[in-house]
Amino acid sequence: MAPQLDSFFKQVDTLADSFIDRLRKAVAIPSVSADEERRPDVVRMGEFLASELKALGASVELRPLGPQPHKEHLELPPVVIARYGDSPSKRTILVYGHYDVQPALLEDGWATEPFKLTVDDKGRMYGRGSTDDKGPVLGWLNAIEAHQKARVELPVNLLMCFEGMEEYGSEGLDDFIEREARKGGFFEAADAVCISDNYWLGTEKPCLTYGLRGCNYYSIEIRGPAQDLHSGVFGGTAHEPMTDLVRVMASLVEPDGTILIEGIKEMVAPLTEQEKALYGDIAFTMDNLYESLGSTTGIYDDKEKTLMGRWRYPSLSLHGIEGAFSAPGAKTVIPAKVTGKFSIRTVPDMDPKAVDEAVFKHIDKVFASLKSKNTCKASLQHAGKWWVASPSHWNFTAAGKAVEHVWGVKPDLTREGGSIPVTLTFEQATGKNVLLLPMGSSTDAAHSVNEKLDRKNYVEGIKLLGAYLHYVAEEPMKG
Ligand SMILES: C[C@H](N)C(=O)N[C@@H](Cc1c[nH]cn1)C(=O)O
Ligand SMILES: [Zn+2]
Ligand SMILES: [Zn+2]
Repeated sequence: MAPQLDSFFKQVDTLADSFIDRLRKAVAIPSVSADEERRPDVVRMGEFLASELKALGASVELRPLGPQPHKEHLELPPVVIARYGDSPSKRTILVYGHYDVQPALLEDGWATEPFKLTVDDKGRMYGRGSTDDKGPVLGWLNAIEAHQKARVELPVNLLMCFEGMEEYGSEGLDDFIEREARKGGFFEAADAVCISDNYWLGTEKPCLTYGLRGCNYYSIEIRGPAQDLHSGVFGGTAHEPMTDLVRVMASLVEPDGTILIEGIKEMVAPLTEQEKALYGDIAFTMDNLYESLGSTTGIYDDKEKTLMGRWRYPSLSLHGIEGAFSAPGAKTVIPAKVTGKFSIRTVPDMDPKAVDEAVFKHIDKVFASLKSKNTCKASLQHAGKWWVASPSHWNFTAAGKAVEHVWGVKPDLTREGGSIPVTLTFEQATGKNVLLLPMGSSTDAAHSVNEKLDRKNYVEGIKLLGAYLHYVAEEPMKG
């Protein structure tokens, strides 16, 4: 395998600039799934991927998912599914990624245009989607191209599934995966699944990830007057939706992160001595946290508690208020209707439905205690369950060998604080092992301003994805 991998690696280095160009084209498409106006761009991004895959000789389909739930006037973007290689003597690996991105505006505080890939003198490639998840998705395409140009045969059959709604709760995808994993479906032949859509814990050490938190995302709508009001004329005469909302939102969580909703704490699996012992060995320091925070405002002073806070305990984050005055200046308005957004990252053994019940009961109780004449309606926007797998499977063994080959170190086994809702669906529907194999580092600022992917992580990451396919082809089949 070594000479083949060497030729492949050499081609990746030779083609690195053209791979960066491919990422530049992808970042230039503002495929923001949460923004209705951007839906044509999300579709265009799916079409871009499909045409790149076709040019590489893959057989590709754009599968429609139908109208978007609760927004029936909008079509969901298509799932791009592709097959590269169909040899019965080879193992089949199913890879998943997403081609949609989080919203991004220059005025949010970006130092460069968010949808223009900008590479600085340290090789940091800034742009929305660079690390989440366009870089890793293109990593698979680049690995195919470098194999072709190096005249090295891909040692596995590759099935690809790239969706355009991950950042909006993967609407419509669960049913699609369940259908296609059945007999005769597109995913039936998969022997294992690999997802590259999370991040290293720090900036130096690669990792393999075997767990994710889930995410229940809620909104609280409070309305009263028929339209926005002058606060001088009406302040002191009417119940104000914003005043109610900040009280309700503040009742959800303490400044130290403690969730104040009754019953949530009791749903969390107790920490065992065996699990506790795992955290000490993980290559992570408080400085890693401070570097990625860009500040020293961590809740805990020690590494173990910080890792547990990210991986194995739930968290509740307040995200924003739609309808509130947020522009610069001093507008003296009373907003008539405001919608607060928050989410809860869930962990074993939390049942998403039981979390909903506890949340709605809490909000009703707190709102009632305000004795406001406004109306309050809380709803779930989307939910995805947590996932924890066994990292002792051959899929992980192969990935570990590939990491050692490319990066020269044994990877850490980590869990992830973020969520990829379909991971559990892939595991349950295919009955196969799922591995998370991250490309980007902890300082990439996914979802934030100035998202980036380092050139080194991209180029070595492409080598890693290719090397993984070689090692996975060689692992003895044990399950
Ligand atoms: C980890 C992954 N790259 C990611 O960013 N996932 C999102 C998924 C999500 C859930 N609700 C909305 N988006 C995340 O963890 O926020
Ligand atoms: Zn994301
Ligand atoms: Zn992602």
